[in-house]
Amino acid sequence: MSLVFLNFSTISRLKILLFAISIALVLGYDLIPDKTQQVFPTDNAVVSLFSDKEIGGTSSVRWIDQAQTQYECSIGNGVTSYCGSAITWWDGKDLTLDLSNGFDKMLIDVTYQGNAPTVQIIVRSTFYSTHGRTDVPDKAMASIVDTADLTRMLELKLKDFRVLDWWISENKIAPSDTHPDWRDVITMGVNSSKSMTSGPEQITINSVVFSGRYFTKEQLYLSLLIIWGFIFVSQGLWHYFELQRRVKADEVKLLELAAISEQYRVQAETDVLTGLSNREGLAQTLSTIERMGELDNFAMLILDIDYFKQVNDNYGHDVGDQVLEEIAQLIKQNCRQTDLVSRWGGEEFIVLFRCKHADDTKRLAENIRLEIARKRFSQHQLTLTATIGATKLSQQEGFTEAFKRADTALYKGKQHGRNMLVLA
Ligand SMILES: Nc1nc2c(ncn2[C@@H]2O[C@H](COP(=O)(O)OP(=O)(O)OP(=O)(O)O)[C@@H](O)[C@H]2O)c(=O)[nH]1
Repeated sequence: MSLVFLNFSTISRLKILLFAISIALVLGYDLIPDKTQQVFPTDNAVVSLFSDKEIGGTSSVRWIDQAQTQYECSIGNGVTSYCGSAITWWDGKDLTLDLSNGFDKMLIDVTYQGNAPTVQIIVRSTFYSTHGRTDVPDKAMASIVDTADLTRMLELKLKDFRVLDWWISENKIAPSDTHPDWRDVITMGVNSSKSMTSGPEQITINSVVFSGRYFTKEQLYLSLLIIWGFIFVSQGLWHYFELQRRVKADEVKLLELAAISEQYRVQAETDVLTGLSNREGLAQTLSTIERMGELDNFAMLILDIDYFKQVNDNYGHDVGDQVLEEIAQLIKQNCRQTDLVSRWGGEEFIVLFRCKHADDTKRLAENIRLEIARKRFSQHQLTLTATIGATKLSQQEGFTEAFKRADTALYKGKQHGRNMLVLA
């Protein structure tokens, strides 16, 4: 198993690692510890007390033990009497806290002694009006808590906080601005009011902590979707361009191979000494002509140099080779581009040429024979002659039979003194 793993490419290994991390994050999301923001007690948190006395009411509030953050609240007789505490903080750079990025709980440790069934936990945040208003005090949001629950650490959900009705009505807030806003939280505290209590109450604030997820499940799924989408798309693109690159490289290789193959084909069909087609080259051309049914338009001649052995014997093989090359060139010069001049072997040549009438065969063959007899070959100015057997080809007869007839004609020419054309 580990051996297979080691053989994987680095990218595959990274993908497996990322896949494992993705699965772990999805399955273990609930096990990821919460992020927390302690607001009290901290070095910079300040708790202040307030009551309606400041606006002429009869409620009173006083510290019992400020070091323990314990205070007493006595609600007056007014209809809207209130008193309570407010914690403000300074984290070194801000007086406000942004709790909108994943915080969803407030953990409070507050103890209560008194007769009220409930108290309010109040939070104030900067009011950002969607209507451009700047005359409104900070937004007041609250959650009501049973005093019976204030014996232990209590968890309040931020989504249970509501914007207070008196803040909405007093400030004539438009409905679109009446939702809780956790972006710039300035203060929080415990509030007692006439509607909730009777008699003095003792409240001790031990700690206040906000907690939440580093990222929501939706954020996690979206991020994983984007990451894996990016991986698949970039991999797809990479494969696409890699395939294109390989196809191009293969095309170049194919062209190279085709060129090499063509080179070998030409080599295989060419006589090394004279550069003419050899037997193989002639056979290929013939099979094409026969396949196309064009044999009727051709004639052939077999040309054999007379007494060539004597050239070799008297002047050496090299001079013999030179003579063969010169005769090959001479035959070519006396043929058209469309004719095929080939060396059949030794000092024997075959010419395939386009020709409709037997007279043309005679004219061309005789011309070649006369040219050879006229010319002088090699540095020794040798005189040579050739005997030719020639015949018209026909599709019906085929090449092999025509060849036999031309060869027989050539043989006759040799028998009757050489240096002559014999038509078959
Ligand atoms: N220099 C050279 N000689 C070759 C080559 N191929 C064949 N020959 C020679 O060509 C000669 C052919 O001789 P023969 O078949 O007896 O024919 P010939 O001497 O031309 O006599 P006839 O054809 O009867 O007129 C031989 O001596 C071969 O060695 C070649 O590539 N180069």
